[in-house]
Amino acid sequence: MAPSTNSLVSQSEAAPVRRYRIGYAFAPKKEQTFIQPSLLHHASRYGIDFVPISIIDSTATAKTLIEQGPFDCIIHKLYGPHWNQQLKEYSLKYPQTLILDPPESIERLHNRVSMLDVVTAFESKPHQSGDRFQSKISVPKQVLVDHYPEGEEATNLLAGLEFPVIAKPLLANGSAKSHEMCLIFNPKGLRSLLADTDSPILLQQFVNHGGVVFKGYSIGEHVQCVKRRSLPDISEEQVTALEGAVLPFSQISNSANDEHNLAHDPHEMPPLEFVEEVAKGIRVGLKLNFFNFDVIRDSKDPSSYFVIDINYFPGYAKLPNYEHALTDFLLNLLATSSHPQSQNQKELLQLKEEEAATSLESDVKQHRGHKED
Ligand SMILES: Nc1ncnc2c1ncn2[C@@H]1O[C@H](COP(=O)(O)OP(=O)(O)OP(=O)(O)O)[C@@H](O)[C@H]1O
Ligand SMILES: O=P(O)(O)O[C@H]1[C@H](OP(=O)(O)O)[C@@H](OP(=O)(O)O)[C@@H](O)[C@@H](O)[C@@H]1OP(=O)(O)O
Ligand SMILES: [Mg+2]
Ligand SMILES: [Mg+2]
Repeated sequence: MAPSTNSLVSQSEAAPVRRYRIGYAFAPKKEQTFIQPSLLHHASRYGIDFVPISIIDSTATAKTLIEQGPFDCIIHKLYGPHWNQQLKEYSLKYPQTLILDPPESIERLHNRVSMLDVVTAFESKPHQSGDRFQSKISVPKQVLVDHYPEGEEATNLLAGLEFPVIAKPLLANGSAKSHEMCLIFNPKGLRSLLADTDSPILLQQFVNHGGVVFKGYSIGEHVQCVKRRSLPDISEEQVTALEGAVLPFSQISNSANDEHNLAHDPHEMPPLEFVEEVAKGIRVGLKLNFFNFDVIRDSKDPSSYFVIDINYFPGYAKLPNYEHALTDFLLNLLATSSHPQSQNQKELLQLKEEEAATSLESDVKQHRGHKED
């Protein structure tokens, strides 16, 4: 791509650098929450411009993705063959553009079985988190059903699965329906749920976990973990009392306010190194940069953790300082890419480090000043 106008001059009076175009393609709700003025402003200071990509519709006047390019990088959360085709055609014309993330990698997350296979694959490997942190990561027992199994089939299918279970739609494609779940307490409840359904359902063992879920947010190698409210533990008495009940719920753990409300919650966070190790397993295993994963800790065995969900491009704007994490990630990426201009990005990264050091120095001075007052 030809260098654009030199509009960013670093504060350390280094040579002016070129700017980078990051095209983004999101559904309106995502665009509204993610593309905040604070992100645009912060990224812009480091030479990064976020450029909206208009999604081509049936009108002859709409521009194709190629016509809207070129971009240095495209970030996106759109699905479907039409969008994938646009990306394919664009990549043929501009192979240097980084597409984050590739649709084939994202698609693994659209199925609640294949999304967790990556955890099953690294949980048993030696020298992984389990060994280093004396904690074990795995996936709750789960089976896929599309009808109520009878006789021998039930024995084979449901073997080892204990009630209560959570019934989750197999498909996790971002639709409201894909978040609709139910708690089921015995075979009677399961039978009534399956009588009413025609799509495949994942039955996942409910694990008592103290009513909190940990969300590990990944942006490349950067990982942040937060605590959110979850379903409460279920006692044996409740299982008996609730019998054939089917209790529906949806998106109970995605409120940013939970963090504030849980500020005095006694549950310890899992060690960050452990969360980072799990994030790395997912990032490398699925070849994804933008995701979060939900982790719960077994109330009966605090060294045992379960990954229960992985989401593509989650609500990053809920994280404090997401602007910095995003900008650093993109700068690093552009600096290390084979892009001919990447040297400029290295200079920008150096500038960021210098600024951070200066700001730390002034914080320390200010702190001393306060103490001396
Ligand atoms: N196996 C489980 N045991 C106990 N609680 C669970 C289990 N699976 C899910 N939950 C609870 O139900 C919530 C929703 O489940 P899950 O994360 O799979 O759904 P989702 O709709 O994909 O969530 P998100 O909004 O994060 O995409 C979890 O955050 C957790 O509170
Ligand atoms: O909208 P929010 O900011 O809450 O983000 C949620 C995001 O919705 P959006 O992508 O439509 O915005 C969800 O995506 P889909 O599964 O529905 O595709 C999923 O990733 C949730 O886990 C996110 O909540 P979080 O885990 O970050 O709390
Ligand atoms: Mg979840
Ligand atoms: Mg999810």
